[in-house]
Amino acid sequence: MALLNSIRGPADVRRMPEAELPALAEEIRELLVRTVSRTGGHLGPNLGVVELTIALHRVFNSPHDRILWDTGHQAYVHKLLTGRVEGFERLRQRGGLSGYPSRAESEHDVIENSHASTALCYADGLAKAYALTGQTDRAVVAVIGDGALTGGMAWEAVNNIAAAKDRPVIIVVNDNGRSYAPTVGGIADLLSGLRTAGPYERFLAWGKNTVRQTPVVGQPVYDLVHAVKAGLKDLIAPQALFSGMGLKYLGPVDGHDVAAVEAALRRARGFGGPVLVHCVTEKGRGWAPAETDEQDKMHSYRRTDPVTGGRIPATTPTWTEVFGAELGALAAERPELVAITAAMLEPTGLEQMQAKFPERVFDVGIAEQHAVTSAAGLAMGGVHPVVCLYATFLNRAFDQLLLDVALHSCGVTFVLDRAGVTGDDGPSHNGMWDLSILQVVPGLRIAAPRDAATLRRALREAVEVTDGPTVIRFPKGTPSADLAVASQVDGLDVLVAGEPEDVLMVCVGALAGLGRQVADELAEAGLGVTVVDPVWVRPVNPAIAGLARRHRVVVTLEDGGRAGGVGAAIAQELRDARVTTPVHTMGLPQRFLEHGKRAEVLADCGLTTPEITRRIKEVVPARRRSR
Ligand SMILES: Cc1ncc(C[n+]2csc(CCOP(=O)(O)OP(=O)(O)O)c2C)c(N)n1
Ligand SMILES: CC(=O)[C@@H](O)[C@H](O)COP(=O)(O)O
Ligand SMILES: [Mg+2]
Repeated sequence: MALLNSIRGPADVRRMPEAELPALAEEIRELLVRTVSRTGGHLGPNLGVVELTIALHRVFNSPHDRILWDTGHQAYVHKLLTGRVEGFERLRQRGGLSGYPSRAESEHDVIENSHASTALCYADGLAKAYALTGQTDRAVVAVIGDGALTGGMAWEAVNNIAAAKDRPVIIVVNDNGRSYAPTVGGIADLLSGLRTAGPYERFLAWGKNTVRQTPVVGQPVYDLVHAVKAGLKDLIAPQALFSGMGLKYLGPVDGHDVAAVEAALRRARGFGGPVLVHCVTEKGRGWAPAETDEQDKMHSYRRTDPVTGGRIPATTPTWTEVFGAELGALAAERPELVAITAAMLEPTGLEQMQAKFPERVFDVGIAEQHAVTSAAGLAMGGVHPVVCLYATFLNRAFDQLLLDVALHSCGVTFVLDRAGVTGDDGPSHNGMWDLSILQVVPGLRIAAPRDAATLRRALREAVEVTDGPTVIRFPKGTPSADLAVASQVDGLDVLVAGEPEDVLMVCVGALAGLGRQVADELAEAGLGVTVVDPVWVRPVNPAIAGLARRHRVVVTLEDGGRAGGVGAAIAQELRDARVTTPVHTMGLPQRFLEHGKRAEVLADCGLTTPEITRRIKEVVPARRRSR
């Protein structure tokens, strides 16, 4: 790794002789495969941008020039070229490098938010600021994937960037034709048309010049070739979409040819206005197991069977797999069910339904806002949509849920995977806001299953609801074994009946298992703990008030933000019911949580058996004196 180790920053990349760049790329790929196969992370996306990133840092002078990465999962090479070779081995580890750009790590990093389709908006803002403050010598470059380009925010930005002819913004489209799966929709077709037009255009240019110079027959043949080109204008019309808006289009460029990318970027830089450089790359490039991975080109690294090269199935079904299997069964029973994904069909468990009923599964691209409002349209049309998102990405479509789905009392079911702490992908990927923001949506019901059995049950109950939105949320990973139910009280599952009735623990979702463990610990200390799980956490089950009256303290436990969460809603309900039993809510703090393993982050937030036990002991009021 001699070349890579010689790089302390972009200046060293710019000084490196062109002849050494292929070897540098080789060293980078070797380090990516060796590291990410141990730490996990986005191997395919980063293998695909090695040459592109080298070229970017040879043409632009970061951090004076700003290089923005959309989504940021493909910024490992950027990190290696900006002085972070040392420490790279602790990628995505707690206290180590983030898997996304991080301003705390480097002045070369700008966007920490891992939500897609934002980079062009930042670029528009930065360019305006530089124009207003006279920093017009600073280039603004935004790298956006073809998948992220299907997000609405990207086009809101293009609309503004293209309008300012004298305000340079360089948009670099990293077009590998895929999000996880092949990118869908008209934008994918547009880019594909441009990819095709490139060689065709070059051939025509060669043909025109060569033919025209041929004596006698040259001109008539040239006229014929020209007519052919004019007749095939639809092959080059895609460029018109950009140029028609005032956005200069350069490309398509081979994104693995450093010299070609450099040349295009220098042209773009010299243009002095809004320009789009269309780079064609290959996701997973340079490592056969990723290149041949038909599922997602190792978007996220996973171990593969050394013999078959295929993925190694999990021994215990994950939350996602439990959901996918149940939805597949439900879809066979209920023809009115349809499913919507925002470019994450496999990650949200829709393969089974896709395989059985492909016409009833819609991949809308990375377009959560469209996904939600189109679901309202689907519901109004008489079908029952199941919108499958990662919990954190629902944030982006809150208005659509509130005023397109709930306002119209549409029967739409939202399945939020990766709810609660996800950990590895850092602050913007934790699904820790849904339980709070959804509390304000009139008519909306929320279920937080604690295990596979309650997930199946809640899903079946949710798709029965046709007069408003239902939400089912579950965490990353694998559910515990199904928890036994001691009894039921008006729809409340009583997991442990406390004797005496000292503490009432209302557990939300997967943390019910933790509640059981805490009850055992407190029993050792002579405290009787009743553990209940409502499964449907909104609206608040009124039976909680009755139980609360009989206990000395109520403790709520949720894998979501404490602020405005389920615990806060329960406390409000008890106040309204004039229940005086004190309530202590336990959940995630109101701060952004740094990356680490899920268990590590939960422990940092005090959500462990010992810590919860300790805190409850502190808040249990003394026993009332018997009269
Ligand atoms: C708003 C949002 N929705 C979904 C995701 C999940 N996600 C992360 S990367 C990715 C695919 C990105 O595709 P592309 O932009 O083409 O980048 P590539 O991985 O191909 O380099 C998706 C859907 C996200 N990060 N943000
Ligand atoms: C950037 C990206 O792809 C994220 O959506 C994230 O990587 C998902 O990670 P998991 O699917 O492993 O939770
Ligand atoms: Mg892509």
